[in-house]
Amino acid sequence: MPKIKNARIIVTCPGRNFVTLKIETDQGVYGIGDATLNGRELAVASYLADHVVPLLIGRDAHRIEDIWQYLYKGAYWRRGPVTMTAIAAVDMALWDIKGKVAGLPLYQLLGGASRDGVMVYGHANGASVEEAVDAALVYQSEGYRAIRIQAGVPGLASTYGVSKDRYFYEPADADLPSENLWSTEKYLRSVPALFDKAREALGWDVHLLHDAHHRLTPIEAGRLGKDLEPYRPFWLEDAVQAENQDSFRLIRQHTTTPLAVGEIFSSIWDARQLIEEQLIDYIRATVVHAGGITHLRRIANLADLHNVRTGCHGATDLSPVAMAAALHFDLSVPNFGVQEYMRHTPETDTVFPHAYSFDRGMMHPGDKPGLGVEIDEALAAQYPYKRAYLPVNRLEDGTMFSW
Ligand SMILES: O=C(O)[C@@H](O)[C@@H](O)[C@H](O)[C@H](O)CO
Ligand SMILES: [Mg+2]
Repeated sequence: MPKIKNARIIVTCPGRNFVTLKIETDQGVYGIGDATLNGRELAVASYLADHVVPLLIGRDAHRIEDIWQYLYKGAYWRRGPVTMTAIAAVDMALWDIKGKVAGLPLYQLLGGASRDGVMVYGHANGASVEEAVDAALVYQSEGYRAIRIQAGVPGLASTYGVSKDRYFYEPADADLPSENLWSTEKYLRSVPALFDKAREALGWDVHLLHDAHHRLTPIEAGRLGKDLEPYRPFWLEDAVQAENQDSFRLIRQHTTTPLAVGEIFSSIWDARQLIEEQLIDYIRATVVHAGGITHLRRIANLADLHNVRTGCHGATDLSPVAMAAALHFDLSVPNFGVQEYMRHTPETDTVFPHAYSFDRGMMHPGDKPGLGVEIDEALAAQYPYKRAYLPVNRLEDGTMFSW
């Protein structure tokens, strides 16, 4: 059996920061895992280097579950984004090793393919409704079957999800947090018009998604969900901040618009009530922030019992290593819904060569053993860490709010 002889943390910044764990075994086989936590990258790098790596040396790399339990229960201070992102990186790297030793792509170890390909959604956005719809038409022309659509809000200088670039949306844009201003009233007035124009231009054979990014109250979410019902959204994401899982009952009382939540969840406990009471339709937890393949499978299995499907987060701040692992998971999981796919920049793709591919709205992880992704360490070293924070958000009267 392959014993862990070394583990290293590689921090690189090809346009944005990524943290990668590389576990090496005494048989020469190595595996990699994404450990990127946007805006808090060095916290995870230190958690791994200073507190986890010493515990891995000498262990049997095949004992993925035992190592997962050891790092989860053995930490005493359980859960949270830093801990679960670190555990996720170890988990991904160990599944990568297991696939390489078995000579099988990861999805084959997870039960094999449950579908021919993975439906992904792209991010159409624009400063105006017209610009956003034009961007959506480009995605539709490229064969995307699902498109997230976000537009600027009249009267607000900036709005979540609207970037200067059509494809590459990177919110961690400054050495110290940039401050945005927000008005829910102005936002709520603008979204129905966006969907009306989008349906008029794109028709009904494409799924339209929208992200409210944690900013509404439950009754405001009910109002927006109801206003959007005529346009049949695929989902309304992060309608409210999700610490209070009970609050989704109020949204459900007012609208049939499907709800998605969970990209900031780090364990099954953040979603248990939402899933068991069917308060949501899609769970967005990811392989990199929710404990890796091992834990995400548990979340998906619970979701499967309650008619909830997966819709994993896949923004640019999840590295190609996470995207590769997610696509293996997506190809196999029975209750798959959709996978977010925010393209990485060419610089990032060069640092992380990968086997996964995109073709007319569908992706496939490829059939290389393990995850099918590498990190070019020499190239990674040319992009030193550059501190960057996510923005913060205030109401127009200055009150601190959710970004
Ligand atoms: O749904 C999404 O992709 C967003 O919520 C993300 O862009 C999110 O804002 C970033 O991943 C935060 O780092
Ligand atoms: Mg989101």
